[in-house]
This record gives sequence, structure tokens and C-alpha cells, in this order.
Amino acid sequence: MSDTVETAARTAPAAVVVGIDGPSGTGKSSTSRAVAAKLGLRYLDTGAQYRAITWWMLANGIDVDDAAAVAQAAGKPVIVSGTDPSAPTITVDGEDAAGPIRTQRVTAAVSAVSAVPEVRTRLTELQRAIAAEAPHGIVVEGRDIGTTVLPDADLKVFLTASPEARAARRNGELKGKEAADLAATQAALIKRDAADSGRKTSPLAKAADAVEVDTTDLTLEQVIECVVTLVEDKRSA
Ligand SMILES: Nc1ncnc2c1ncn2[C@@H]1O[C@H](COP(=O)(O)OP(=O)(O)O)[C@@H](O)[C@H]1O
Ligand SMILES: Nc1ccn([C@@H]2O[C@H](COP(=O)(O)OP(=O)(O)O)[C@@H](O)[C@H]2O)c(=O)n1
Repeated sequence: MSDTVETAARTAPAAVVVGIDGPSGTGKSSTSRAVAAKLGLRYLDTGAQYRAITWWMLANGIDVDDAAAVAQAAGKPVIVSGTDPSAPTITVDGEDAAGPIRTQRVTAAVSAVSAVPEVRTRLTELQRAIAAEAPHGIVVEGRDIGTTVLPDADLKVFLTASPEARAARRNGELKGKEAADLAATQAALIKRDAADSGRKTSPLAKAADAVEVDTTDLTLEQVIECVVTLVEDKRSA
């Protein structure tokens, strides 16, 4: 090894692992992607994986309300996540699933599928393997990253926002596609939060050592800057 390479290896910052959790519409995906891109880290959307397995169950005629049937099928689909924050991808059995996993049908079914312990065990293993392989570190977002998937993460962030703000953000995305009225969007969000927070296995929860950021009155840029600063503080500590 040359002197220059040895010096570079010695001075490169250690890999940093960041977990970002919170309910729907708090800004997890947008913030995590931007923070990862700014800091040269990989990015993993674990919600997309739960959506992907749910999409496969629906496409294969599995009754998503039959936990035993979901558990039996949980090992079948091959889910692959691309972790480049500028172009994240997700495939199921080699097929691009990025579009189909965002439909209302999948959104309405995902909490039931993600409550099944066999589904969680499988995806948690996959998520840990992806995080362990990230050369410079990774930002992983979801519901149970700080509590279950990566309890030793260098930084844990828990994003919150009022139900009104979250529903307005979600409706902004749906405009022109599957537009819903604000009250219906808010009711659906609250129902999903309750299911995700109330399940037995790794529910949506803030880890005791997570930093909570209320994004209700912050712009997306402000949230990104806040998390970048938290990561840099950790790195220099
Ligand atoms: N602080 C914010 N202020 C306004 N809009 C935001 C903010 N954070 C995120 N958004 C917007 O809200 C929508 C949902 O954000 P997203 O990152 O997908 O949330 P989550 O992953 O928590 O469900 C996106 O359209 C995003 O651009
Ligand atoms: N780590 C995770 C991530 C998502 N999920 C489940 O997957 C669903 C979809 O997650 P998502 O992050 O795509 O949801 P949005 O907030 O983007 O709508 C959640 O409602 C949970 O049921 C989970 O159980 N655990």
C-alpha cells in the first residue's frame, strides 16, 4: 500500500449508521434521502420493503388478514433494495415494484402484513445485512429502526408532526392521481398509525435514546439541516 492510500484510509471518517423513525407523513423518506445524499451515505426505505411484500401477497392471492397464510408465504418473494439515495430502487422477484407498492390498495393492506412476526423477522434480517454492507454508512428509515433493527445506531431520530400537517403533505402528493379529501386522508393515517403502534412485534415507537424532532412548523430544508447537524455532531464527538 502506498503512503497516500494509507493516509486516506486512516483519515476517512468511520462508517456512520443513522436510524430515522416516525409515523406516516412526518418527512422520513425525503429527509433520509437528502441527508444520505449530502453525507455520501447509502439510503434504505424499509417501508418500501413492507409494501413490496404486501404487494406480492395481494398479487398472489394471499388473504392479508389471514396471519397464518401470510406467515407461511413470508419467505417466498425475493426483495432487493437499491440503496443509492439519488435513485433508490425496489424489485420483487426481479420485477420493478416502485410504482405498484404506492397504490391505495397496498397502503390499506400493509399494516396487517407488517404485523406478522415471520414477515418482520425476514425483513429485519435483510435490513441488517444491507446496513452492514454499506461502506461509508447508511440512513435507514422506518418504524422500528432505533428500537429493533439497529439498536446500536450511531444516531437515532424520531420525526413527528401534527395529523393535520401530515395529511396535508400526503394529499399534496396524491393530487391528480388518487386524490382524496383531507379528512379521509387524515382518518386513514390515524388508522395506520394506531395499527402500527398497537401491534405486538416491534411496534412503531421512539427509542429511549432517539432525538425527537417535531416537523410541523419546519420546512423540509430545515429538517434536513437539523439531521445533518446531528450526524456531524456525532461524528465529531
Ligand atoms: N417539513 C416538511 N414541510 C413540508 N412538506 C414536507 C416536509 N417534510 C416532508 N414534506 C413532504 O411531505 C410529503 C411526505 O413526506 P415523506 O418524506 O414521504 O414522509 P414519510 O416518509 O414520513 O411518510 C412529501 O411530499 C414531502 O415532500
Ligand atoms: N420499519 C418499518 C417500516 C414500515 N413498516 C410498515 O410499512 C408501512 C408503510 O411504511 P412507509 O414508510 O412506506 O409508509 P409512509 O409513511 O411512507 O406512508 C407502515 O405503515 C408499517 O405498517 C413497518 O412496520 N416497519
